[in-house]
Amino acid sequence: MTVHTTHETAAPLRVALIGLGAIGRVIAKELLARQGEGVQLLGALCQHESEGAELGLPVVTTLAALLALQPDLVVEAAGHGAVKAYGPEVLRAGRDLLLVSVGVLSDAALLAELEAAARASGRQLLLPSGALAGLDYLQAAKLAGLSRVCLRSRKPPLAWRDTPAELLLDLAKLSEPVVFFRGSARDAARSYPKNANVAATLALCTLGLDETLVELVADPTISGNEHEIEASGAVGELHLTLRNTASPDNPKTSLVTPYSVMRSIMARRAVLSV
Ligand SMILES: NC(=O)C1=CN([C@@H]2O[C@H](COP(=O)(O)OP(=O)(O)OC[C@H]3O[C@@H](n4cnc5c(N)ncnc54)[C@H](O)[C@@H]3O)[C@@H](O)[C@H]2O)C=CC1
Ligand SMILES: O=C([O-])CC(=O)C(=O)O
Repeated sequence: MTVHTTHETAAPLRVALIGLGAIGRVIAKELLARQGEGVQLLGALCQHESEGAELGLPVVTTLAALLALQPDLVVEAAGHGAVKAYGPEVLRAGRDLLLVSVGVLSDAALLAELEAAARASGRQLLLPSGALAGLDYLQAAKLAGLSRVCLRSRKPPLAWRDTPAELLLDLAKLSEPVVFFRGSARDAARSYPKNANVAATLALCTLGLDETLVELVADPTISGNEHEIEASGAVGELHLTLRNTASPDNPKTSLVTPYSVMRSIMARRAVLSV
């Protein structure tokens, strides 16, 4: 639980966004509706200046211009390429960085570079729960010792378009669920950069990218995105099933994702935060 009562005397958290797609637009609208509640949205970095027009939001097309807005926190919601292009520089410039495209951390060299940049500038690399839940319990359970962590992600065939799943399955002709990937969280996140960021988030909170097991399923019987987590260890077992509504703007993305980012942002100024 985060109680979003802010410290009235604290300066508002100055936030800048990278990306105004399905996730970024919801975050922008939520932040604009909450100006004065301890947060201030300064602008967004997009590929085209016209992208923020209907939001009335300043849009810039270079990282230098975004950093010139003097954000405390930069929120990435643009994809793996954008993290590679901008992530280390954001941290080196002394800003906190919240990543939605967590799966890019399957690249060990990039993760090391981001951690080194955060350490050198004394800033934080933040990961939201995204489309998942239960990470608080799992991180606590990890302290006592976890032995097994698995994620099964099911999405309708439409959500697996333009991914390597198309080489394995005839997505248009599926009549029943098919598991088309079984492997490590690292391989899932690397091979499915727009679908399996949750695998990396779960892995980084638990057994790591190589020991956390993942199954990906194309399921013509569902309309949303479902994630099942099974974990066991010294403190007990967790069996969790999420039936997420898909974003109306991107069938690969669960609608809860931008709201999980909002929770993370608001928690940075909350008086009472859990
Ligand atoms: N952590 C999680 O649970 C989840 C993470 N994701 C990640 O979030 C990313 C964004 O998801 P959506 O908003 O649904 O995708 P989207 O495709 O709707 O939007 C991405 C936006 O980023 C923009 N963009 C791409 N490269 C850029 C760059 N270099 N600079 C500025 N803008 C750039 C695109 O033009 C597009 O508007 C996904 O690619 C995925 O990696 C998605 C769902 C859940
Ligand atoms: O939104 C979801 O359900 C999961 C997702 O796309 C991802 O982790 O990349």
